Amino acid sequence: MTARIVGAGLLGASLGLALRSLGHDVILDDVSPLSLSLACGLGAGELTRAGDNDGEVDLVVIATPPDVTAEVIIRELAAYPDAIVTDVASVKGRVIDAILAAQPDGLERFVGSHPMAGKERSGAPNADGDLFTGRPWVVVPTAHSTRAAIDLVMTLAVDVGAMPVLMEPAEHDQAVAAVSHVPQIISSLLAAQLTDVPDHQLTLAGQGLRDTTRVAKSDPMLWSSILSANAAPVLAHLRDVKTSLDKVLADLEECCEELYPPAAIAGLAALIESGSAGVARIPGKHGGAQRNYAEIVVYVPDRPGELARLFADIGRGEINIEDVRLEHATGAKVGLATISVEPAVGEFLANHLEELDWSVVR
Ligand SMILES: NC(=O)c1ccc[n+]([C@@H]2O[C@H](COP(=O)([O-])OP(=O)(O)OC[C@H]3O[C@@H](n4cnc5c(N)ncnc54)[C@H](O)[C@@H]3O)[C@@H](O)[C@H]2O)c1
Ligand SMILES: O=C(O)C(=O)C[C@]1(C(=O)O)C=C[C@@H](O)C=C1
Repeated sequence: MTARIVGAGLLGASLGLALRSLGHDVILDDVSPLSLSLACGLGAGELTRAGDNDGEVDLVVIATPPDVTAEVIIRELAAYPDAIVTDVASVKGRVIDAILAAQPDGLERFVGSHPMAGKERSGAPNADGDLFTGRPWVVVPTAHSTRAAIDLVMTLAVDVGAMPVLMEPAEHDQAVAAVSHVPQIISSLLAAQLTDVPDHQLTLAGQGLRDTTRVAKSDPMLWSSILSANAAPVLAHLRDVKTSLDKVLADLEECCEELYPPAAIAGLAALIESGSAGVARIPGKHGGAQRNYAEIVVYVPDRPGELARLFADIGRGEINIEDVRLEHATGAKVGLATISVEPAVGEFLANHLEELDWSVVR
């Protein structure tokens, strides 16, 4: 297959790398000559100008920011009359509405899509050919899309290791408001408060803060485009967050007036409990049920080769590592490795490592 990818940034270049590793031909295009040559240089595809290779393209994938996606789709449907056209924009309703309103020729060859895979860093330098592995890839046909077009986009998702999920535009936009767009806003709000915290207080920051602020490093241009295009569903969710936040404020105000006021304490406990219930509902990494693992925390000296030695020692015990998290204590010559394993082998791993002179946090 020959795929043409318009927008050679994080998503476009990642898809280019994934398709090329499967042996497909990939032609890249981008308004930015620099982004284009960077993505080509990284091996994500070949360089071309729009209009070349007419008739040779089977699939066009638009990976531009949402605000320009509809116009690029309409242009590409006309320029590549034999190709199926899809996009990867994070918002579907507004993009699809704009295309339907324009009624372009070839509408039946268009199917919207959205891989639920990404990073907090944009641009081709952050591209990764394995980005889509195990991730849901939402496929959003219109009433005009042909079966062949839908099938090709589903096959694209499967080929790059993702799991296709068919959805209507409105349901997609509501879902991503809850699982992606509101989390981005909350993370940004949280991290923005840190700009006024004195440096010496920030040195106390631990993993909790890092876990809740990773996506706050995202691209402001891309995210203002995403949030404005999905404003109504995001607003609805954010209003619910505001109601909950107002309740927390009221409970805390009561705690300022009185020591341990029962109703306020119960309110705060209920908040933490409902947060826990929400987390338990997040499916596991590859879309399956969430797995509960035993976590063994080990001190790792800050020296070259220590982590490799730890993994080798765990392997020697024939224990399969399910997940790993690393943390560096500020100013300390030691790190903490949290090793997740099947619950049944947790205690065995802790004992095994202690026998090999590792310090395990009990
Ligand atoms: N970043 C993520 O985590 C993520 C995940 C899933 C989907 N998406 C969606 O993928 C799309 C691309 O996001 P990204 O993170 O790759 O952004 P990016 O900024 O890394 O890449 C976008 C590229 O599009 C190019 N571009 C802009 N306007 C163009 C135009 N009119 N014609 C041709 N090229 C144009 C830019 O020069 C840039 O190289 C967006 O619609 C985004 O909503 C992003
Ligand atoms: O993991 C991240 O860094 C992401 O931001 C990825 C993420 C998400 O929120 O899940 C962000 C936006 C996209 O539309 C899809 C995926």
